[in-house]
Amino acid sequence: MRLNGEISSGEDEKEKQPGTTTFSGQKVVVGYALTSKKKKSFLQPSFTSLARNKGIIFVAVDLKKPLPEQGPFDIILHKLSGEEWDDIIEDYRQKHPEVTVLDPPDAIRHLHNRQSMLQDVVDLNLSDCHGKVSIPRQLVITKEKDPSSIPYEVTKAGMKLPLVAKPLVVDGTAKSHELFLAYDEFSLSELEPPLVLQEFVNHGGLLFKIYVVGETIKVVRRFSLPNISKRELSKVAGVFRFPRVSCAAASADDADLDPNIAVTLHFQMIYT
Ligand SMILES: Nc1ncnc2c1ncn2[C@@H]1O[C@H](COP(=O)(O)OP(=O)(O)OP(=O)(O)O)[C@@H](O)[C@H]1O
Ligand SMILES: O=P(O)(O)O[C@H]1[C@H](O)[C@H](O)[C@H](OP(=O)(O)O)[C@@H](OP(=O)(O)O)[C@@H]1O
Repeated sequence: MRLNGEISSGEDEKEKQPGTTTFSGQKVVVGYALTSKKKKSFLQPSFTSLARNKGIIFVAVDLKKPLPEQGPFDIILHKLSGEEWDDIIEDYRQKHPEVTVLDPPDAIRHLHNRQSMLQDVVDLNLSDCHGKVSIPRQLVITKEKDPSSIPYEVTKAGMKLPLVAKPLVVDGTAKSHELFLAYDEFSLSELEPPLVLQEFVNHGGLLFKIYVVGETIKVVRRFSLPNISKRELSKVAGVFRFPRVSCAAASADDADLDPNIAVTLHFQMIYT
């Protein structure tokens, strides 16, 4: 069974959005393969009961049993890392073309790397009289590089301080979200490659997260790192780990947006 849009249960016809299909009463079974952390943060009881009211049932995939012996599923929703799992899900996808796999490993592989994940934004080459869409200047430090060579690489690349240092690999682990702010290049030799180093972009301490599922787009505002002045940069040295400043708890949806920030944001959208 293939789904071509958001399921609605029918009773909220007045909120019918383009691209939705009226739920015909047929149950949709979603097999999920998630880490316990992700299951806890994503499959909240309020969400699963809302889904159930719309005829969408979430069933845990038993990772100790062969996937083909489970189900039947209409959708497989997964976010597990590792080649072994990729092979399992890819093999299942080939044998069950009637099941929607979210997402096919090949379709999301580039998102597990902080360099390749932004390449799509670069390739958009979006720029017009209203502004442009771009990414920060960045430098990849591969795992083969000796950390002591990072300062030289940064200087050679002409990267402007401060820099945000991020693990190159994004695999859903807490470690893949350990970010650092470097006020000088020498302290970067304390970090562990593989890394991606991005020039810090002042953005008024506010960012927009855009979620896209099919035709549905949701934009939320989140607090972010404050601007760093040249004066602060001249007075501070070292590399500092910072917390997940823009997580869901840092919602700025109700914040009074400084008009100046709105103007700045209007002219340059930067994806990090
Ligand atoms: N180049 C940059 N310039 C300024 N701030 C940045 C830059 N890159 C990241 N940040 C800040 O660090 C935060 C986290 O960055 P990023 O989204 O790349 O990491 P992440 O671990 O994927 O975050 P999450 O998964 O929690 O959204 C951003 O919300 C922003 O506040
Ligand atoms: O701001 P949100 O909550 O959307 O940030 C998400 C982020 O977009 C990713 O979905 C993270 O998932 P992983 O990359 O798999 O870690 C989420 O991390 P988690 O630790 O909460 O699952 C962020 O919350």
